Amino acid sequence: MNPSVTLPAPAKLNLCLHIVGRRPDGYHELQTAFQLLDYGDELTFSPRSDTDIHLHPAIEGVPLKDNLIWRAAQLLRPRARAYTGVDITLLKRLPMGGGLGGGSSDAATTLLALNQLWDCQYSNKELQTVGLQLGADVPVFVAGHSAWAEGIGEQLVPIELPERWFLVVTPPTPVATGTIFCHKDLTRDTAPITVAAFLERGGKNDCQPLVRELYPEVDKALIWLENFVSNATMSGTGASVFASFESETEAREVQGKTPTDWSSFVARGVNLSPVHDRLFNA
Ligand SMILES: C[C@](O)(CO)[C@H](O)COP(=O)(O)OP(=O)(O)OC[C@H]1O[C@@H](n2ccc(N)nc2=O)[C@H](O)[C@@H]1O
Ligand SMILES: Nc1ncnc2c1ncn2[C@@H]1O[C@H](COP(=O)(O)OP(=O)(O)OP(=O)(O)O)[C@@H](O)[C@H]1O
Repeated sequence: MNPSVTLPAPAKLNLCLHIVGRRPDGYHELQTAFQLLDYGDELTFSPRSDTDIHLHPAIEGVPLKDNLIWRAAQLLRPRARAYTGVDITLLKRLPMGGGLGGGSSDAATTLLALNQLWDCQYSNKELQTVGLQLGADVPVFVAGHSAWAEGIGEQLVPIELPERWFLVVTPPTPVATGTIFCHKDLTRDTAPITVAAFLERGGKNDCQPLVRELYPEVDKALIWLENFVSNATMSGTGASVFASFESETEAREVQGKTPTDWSSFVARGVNLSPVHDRLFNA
């Protein structure tokens, strides 16, 4: 690793999200297709001459000890064979509580970067297990490939998806994942399907009807997107909604009409994570 390195922390979309059961500990058993995007946050890691870890800027409303980047660093530190202090600078692009996995991806990029910088010698599979302690969405970002996921999202099978363009629109209504998963009206009994069935026929998002009901802005965003496409879907537990397009031009044309109080971006769906491309394919 170079003295200072800047790495992407890509977003994900859940192309479908089926809830097929609930574990005794309350976590839900899912089937989901994770589509990685070539758009996201960015983290810069600069080794220091002392032993401190500094993270900046702070995220408003998130104490340092709860920041997933900080927590990822603390999990790796005891395993370091070549420990050094590090400045971590975060360029936050992904909306928080947006269903795009921003915090999880920040954590995964931190695990991947510090595993190298500190010579922790974790295999990728071991790093996925470490990451799962931070959140159900972390393993897929550590694994680094678009994937079909089962369990709570940690049993991953890499899949090759067509590299389409996506318009992602986020109304300013953060949705707390825990609130949706705890809700009594959530559909929890979708029959499991095979990955082949998903690749042939697609799927649905079991959280979408409930989130539409609880968060009218998400409902509005889906209705708006449905004016242009037939495949508008919510990612994760929202609040982001998305649609796929054959070309960047088509996606940008619709983006140009997005109401100004909603944030949006256009990105390409990728099979290999941009962070893996940088770290392992250079
Ligand atoms: C909705 C998804 O984003 C789809 O990819 C993920 O399942 C959520 O992943 P995440 O944000 O990393 O979630 P975590 O931080 O692990 O969990 C947040 C809360 O969501 C609930 N949760 C999460 C994942 C899961 N399979 N079942 C759950 O019931 C739990 O109540 C948990 O306390
Ligand atoms: N580095 C971080 N970036 C963003 N959020 C963080 C970070 N560290 C901790 N958090 C906390 O995690 C919560 C969820 O953030 P995140 O951006 O991952 O939401 P999300 O996109 O809805 O995630 P998911 O799709 O995994 O449910 C935030 O509201 C915040 O309190």
